[in-house]
Amino acid sequence: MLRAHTVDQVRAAEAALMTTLPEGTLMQRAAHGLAYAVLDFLGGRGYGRRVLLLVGSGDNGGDALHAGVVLARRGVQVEAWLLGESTHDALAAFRAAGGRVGRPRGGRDFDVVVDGIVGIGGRPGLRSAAQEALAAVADVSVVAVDTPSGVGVDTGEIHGPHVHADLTVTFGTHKACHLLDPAAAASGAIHLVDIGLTLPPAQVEALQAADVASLVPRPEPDAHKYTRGVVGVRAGSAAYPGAALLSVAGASCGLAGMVRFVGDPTVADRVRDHHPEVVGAGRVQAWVVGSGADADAEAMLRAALEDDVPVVVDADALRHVDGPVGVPAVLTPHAGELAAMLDVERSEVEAAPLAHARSAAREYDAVVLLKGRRTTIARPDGLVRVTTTGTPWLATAGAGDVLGGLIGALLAAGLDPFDAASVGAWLHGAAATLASGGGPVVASDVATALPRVVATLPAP
Ligand SMILES: NC(=O)C1=CN([C@@H]2O[C@H](COP(=O)(O)OP(=O)(O)OC[C@H]3O[C@@H](n4cnc5c(N)ncnc54)[C@H](O)[C@@H]3O)[C@@H](O)[C@H]2O)[C@@H](O)CC1
Ligand SMILES: [K+]
Repeated sequence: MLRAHTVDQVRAAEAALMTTLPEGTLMQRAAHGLAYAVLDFLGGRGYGRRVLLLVGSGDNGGDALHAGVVLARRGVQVEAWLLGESTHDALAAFRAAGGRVGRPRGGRDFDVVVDGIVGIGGRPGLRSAAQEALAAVADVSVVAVDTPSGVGVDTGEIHGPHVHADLTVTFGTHKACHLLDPAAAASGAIHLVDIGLTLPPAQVEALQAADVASLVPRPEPDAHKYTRGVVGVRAGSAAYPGAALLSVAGASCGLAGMVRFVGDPTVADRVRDHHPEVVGAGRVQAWVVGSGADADAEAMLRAALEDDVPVVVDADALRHVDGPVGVPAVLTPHAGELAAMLDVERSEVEAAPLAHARSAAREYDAVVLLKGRRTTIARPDGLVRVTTTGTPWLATAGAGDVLGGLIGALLAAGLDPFDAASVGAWLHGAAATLASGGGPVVASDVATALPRVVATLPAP
């Protein structure tokens, strides 16, 4: 599991560890990790390379200067542009190692800029000196120290100017800004340096392949179709029959023992033509409701809720949820649908996906899966999982219908709503990447690739 901790959690863990170590040890660990990550970024060769450090007045700038010492000793020409008061202990060592301090001479081209402006102590936004410095090196690759300066570290939100990093080297643990958009998009690749912190449970996490492998339902040796769970799909309409086919395609990934379809008779005929293994009405362990349901969405949702089993509520059915759902549930809105549910603007949801997913999970007493580049899954108690699999090619019609069906299959197989939603989103993203192979995909390709993704998970 990849975990992101809050600034307060990191500071407490750092304070506890520092009492057991000689002064400066933690910063040296951070700075060495940073220096070697910068060398890697430079292709492993230091000699003759030029690096500019942007140095703020806090410890983030201190990390940059200490790393500058290590880089200078490896033959890198390092310059430091001080953006605040320069009270850093590291300055003398930096100069002694050959580092140059001052505003860089015009026209100097650097191989890398190291953003040591602010880290976990920074307020969102950048002061004018930092903005001016960044504008002077606008075309140079950036390695951010701990966080891209200017972003909301715990919120993942962006309010004003900030650094766009190619690589962020962070210390001790991830922070929410590395995982959650829009800040994650400004973080680039993330490299975590272990500095030995002992940390409490995290409130933001991201499943990794090994976690998915241990959560994904696998048949017992003596399994039969009913013990593996039956998932029911109520979706589609005369106007949108394809949504039913795709929802069923997701549900038919093989992770549940059986799939039932209940809906418009002409749509049901087409479902059976495409998926001969699908059967009609009967008992289920979970329902998937809403994709392409159009005017039938409300009736479909009411009928599903009568069975008192877990439910995935998608698309048109989301408009008919007006309070706590009353059964274990996964709601799967995109930003526009979530905005309508919370009575806010879509742009507000996109600017703060973490806050809005959490607030909807509380309000509806359900797991809320907010679709996006970094699909964000919130539990009513505030725990969040972010999805790091996927490809931009997954932004394609019907992909959400497949996801809803897949999550329904996982619910029917016995996963709780939070695990079902987060495992489903991970598998869906991985299937899209596999099906894409770097090129375009359509939603049915994603469904087809799901069993291959499950087959290639690491051994649990
Ligand atoms: N806490 C930890 O566990 C560790 C922290 N380390 C480093 O220390 C950093 C935190 O250091 P600090 O607490 O000194 O805080 P920072 O260096 O992140 O930032 C605080 C300083 O920046 C100024 N500032 C705040 N917002 C600003 C803005 N928007 N624009 C310009 N200046 C702004 C403040 O006046 C203050 O001087 C971490 O991000 C990391 O780089 C590491 O050395 C190792 C361990
Ligand atoms: K930074």
